[in-house]
Amino acid sequence: MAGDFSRALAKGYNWKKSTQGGARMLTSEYLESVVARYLPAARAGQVATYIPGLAAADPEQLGVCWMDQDGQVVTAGCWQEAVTVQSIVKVAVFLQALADCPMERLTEKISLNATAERFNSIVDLEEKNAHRPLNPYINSGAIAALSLVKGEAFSRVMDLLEGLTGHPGLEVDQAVYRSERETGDRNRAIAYFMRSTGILEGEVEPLLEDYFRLCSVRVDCRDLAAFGATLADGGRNPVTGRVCAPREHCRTAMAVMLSCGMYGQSGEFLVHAGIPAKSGVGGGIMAAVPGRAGIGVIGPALNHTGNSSGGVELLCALSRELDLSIL
Ligand SMILES: NC(=O)CC[C@H](N)C(=O)O
Repeated sequence: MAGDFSRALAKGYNWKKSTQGGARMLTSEYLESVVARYLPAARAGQVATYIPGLAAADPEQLGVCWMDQDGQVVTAGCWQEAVTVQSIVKVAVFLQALADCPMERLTEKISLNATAERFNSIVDLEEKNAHRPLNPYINSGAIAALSLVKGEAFSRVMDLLEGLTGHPGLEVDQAVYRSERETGDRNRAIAYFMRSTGILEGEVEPLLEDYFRLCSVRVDCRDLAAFGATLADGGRNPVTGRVCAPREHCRTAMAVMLSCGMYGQSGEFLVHAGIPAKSGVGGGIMAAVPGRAGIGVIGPALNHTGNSSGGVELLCALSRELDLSIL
């Protein structure tokens, strides 16, 4: 298989001339063939059930959208299906916290290091790092980052997310939101623990409400690809042209994606794909290829680390075959 693809690559089979005269574009035939190859990997995963609202997702789905720096897209599979953004929103929360809070103060509350524990670990908080969450992409770190957002945290992060995705009017999936809220005791425990240690100041419940609602925003592959492409271009959304975040903050957000974006699989993903990415338990993955493109993937069936099983395989293949690794 690898040989076939090197030959295909050599013939330029998976690229075509851009209609707008800019960079070469992928062909949708190539992208469709990659989705078809990794559907069995998707089927081998399991949808998340710890939030009951996620259990109804279709494990057979796999879709992808590639967006280049001119905003041109190539899509394949069921890319139009939406899932809830879940942990991918933590990147937007972190960017907003970076905008609202000086780095020295932010890192007094949250560090920027990987964890070997699960994303909703409590043990790390008690035992390690002077009670500071290890990074902004685990639940404790994201809740702490959200507490550093000034003013109306929910609407400010939503505005930023709409800018990053170039999708005004993003919607909250009310059923998933209610489900998160009703079954969110672990996140409550994490938040109250953080208040007991002074990491969180102020009211816990409204903060959690905002966190649950942000995790429940519906996005499709194109939204995720635009988010990635915006980070990849230093904060400029390639479709709207709007600058949503400073280049420096995008670099910080992507650096943490590289080391912590894929939970316990981050190291392996760095070796095999070599691009910053962030996953969510809804089955989405948002990836950025600095200076080149954004990639949005959706596949609700997850592997044992909580990442989209088909999505991880598909991204590793794209990186290998298109030479996307930044290393
Ligand atoms: N890994 C995830 O996507 C976690 C987000 C989810 N809403 C939670 O808090 O548990």
